[in-house]
Amino acid sequence: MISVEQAKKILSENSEKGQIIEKSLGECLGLILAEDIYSPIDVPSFDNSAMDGYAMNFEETNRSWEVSNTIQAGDTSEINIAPGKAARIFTGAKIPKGTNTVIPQELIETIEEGQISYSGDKISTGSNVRLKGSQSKKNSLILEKGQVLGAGQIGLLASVGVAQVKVFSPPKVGFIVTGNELKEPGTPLKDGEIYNSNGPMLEALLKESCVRKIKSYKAEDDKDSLQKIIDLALSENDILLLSGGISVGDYDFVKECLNTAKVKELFYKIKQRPGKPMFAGKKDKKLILALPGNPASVHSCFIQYVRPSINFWLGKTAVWEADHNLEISEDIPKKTGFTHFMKGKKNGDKVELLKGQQSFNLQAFATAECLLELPAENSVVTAGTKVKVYDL
Ligand SMILES: Nc1nc2c(c(=O)[nH]1)N[C@H]1C(S)=C(S)[C@@H](COP(=O)(O)OP(=O)(O)OC[C@H]3O[C@@H](n4cnc5c(N)ncnc54)[C@H](O)[C@@H]3O)O[C@H]1N2
Ligand code: MOO
Repeated sequence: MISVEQAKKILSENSEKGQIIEKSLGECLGLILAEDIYSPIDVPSFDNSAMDGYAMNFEETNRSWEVSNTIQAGDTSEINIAPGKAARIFTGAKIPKGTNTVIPQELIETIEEGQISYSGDKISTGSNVRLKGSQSKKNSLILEKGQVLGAGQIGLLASVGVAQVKVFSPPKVGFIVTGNELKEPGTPLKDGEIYNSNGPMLEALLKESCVRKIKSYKAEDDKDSLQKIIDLALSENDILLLSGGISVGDYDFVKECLNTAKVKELFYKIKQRPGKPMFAGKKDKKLILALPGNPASVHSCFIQYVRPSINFWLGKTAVWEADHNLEISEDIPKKTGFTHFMKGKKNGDKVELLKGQQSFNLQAFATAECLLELPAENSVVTAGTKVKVYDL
């Protein structure tokens, strides 16, 4: 049995990176940029009004103007405003030639018969004009390679007119849930049967990890049919996950079938709880991770091993590191020699343990915010000790 650190090292040495491909903005959420992006245009690409109001040359000493034009957002015509004149203008509309300032309509003092005036002190030359290039200058670097594309970055790219960017293509991931006892939610249960919670949970975890091409398979605890499904799933995916059937029971065939499928073992069994009998293997460039069937094992092993492997594939950095180092708020007894991953909740700069940590118990998942890592060597981790914390 190897340690958590050894398992992560082996996986980090065997992780693959996705291919660089062009994707449209709508497909980029959560993906990593594989190129630097320079703005192809100035944004704004023309001086425009920040307010609904009136545009004029504010250098003119007489603070009264005749309104000669109306300019709407989207109006592309070249308009020239003569001295002593102003234009009615709306937010986002192009500032006409001959003007340099916009006075919001609520600050205008008199508006009658096409004549406006202003004598206040809130406005100065240039007020309420968004200058060309003030967001992004043409050819300037706006996003760097390695950037995670969230809503803000996608909005910025759209604003400069970029429709497609190079990103690391996410992997195709398949998962096989195994077990005769499994029934799908929504169908009645007989005594001895349980609902398949690992399947929907894995699918959700994969979606949270930006994987979009997901295939799910289901296998009975029967060697021949499991073998067929493993062979098919291996041919259809870049990463294959399995749930259950990896321990030492008479009906645990996953390891044997993976062996028959010529999957090379990277490790089997980690000194951890939950998830001790986890298996990792490779076939060519495909990564195979068999997660012990208890729901807590599936969840914890996903956060510790599957998510970082996917993140590395996506081009993220520091994927094997914990998100925080936080003090625990109480003494936590544990089994020496095993790293424990436990569900917790952040409370200010401390982290609290949740009740219901048993490996079959899913209730605590619903309130958990993070996993705490309790070191293998301790028999108790005392209150105030800083531990590694992984966000869920
Ligand atoms: N004699 C020993 N028995 C066990 C050991 C051991 O070392 N010696 N290890 C235990 C540990 S630790 C774990 S973890 C489990 C892992 O077993 P498997 O990976 O073979 O998983 P299964 O036996 O198929 O299932 C375990 C448990 O999880 C439930 N399960 C399975 N699939 C699902 C699903 N899709 N949704 C919800 N729940 C699921 C299943 O009904 C079992 O209760 O082995 C221990 N045994
Ligand atoms: O390794 Mo297991 O502790 O029952 O999840």
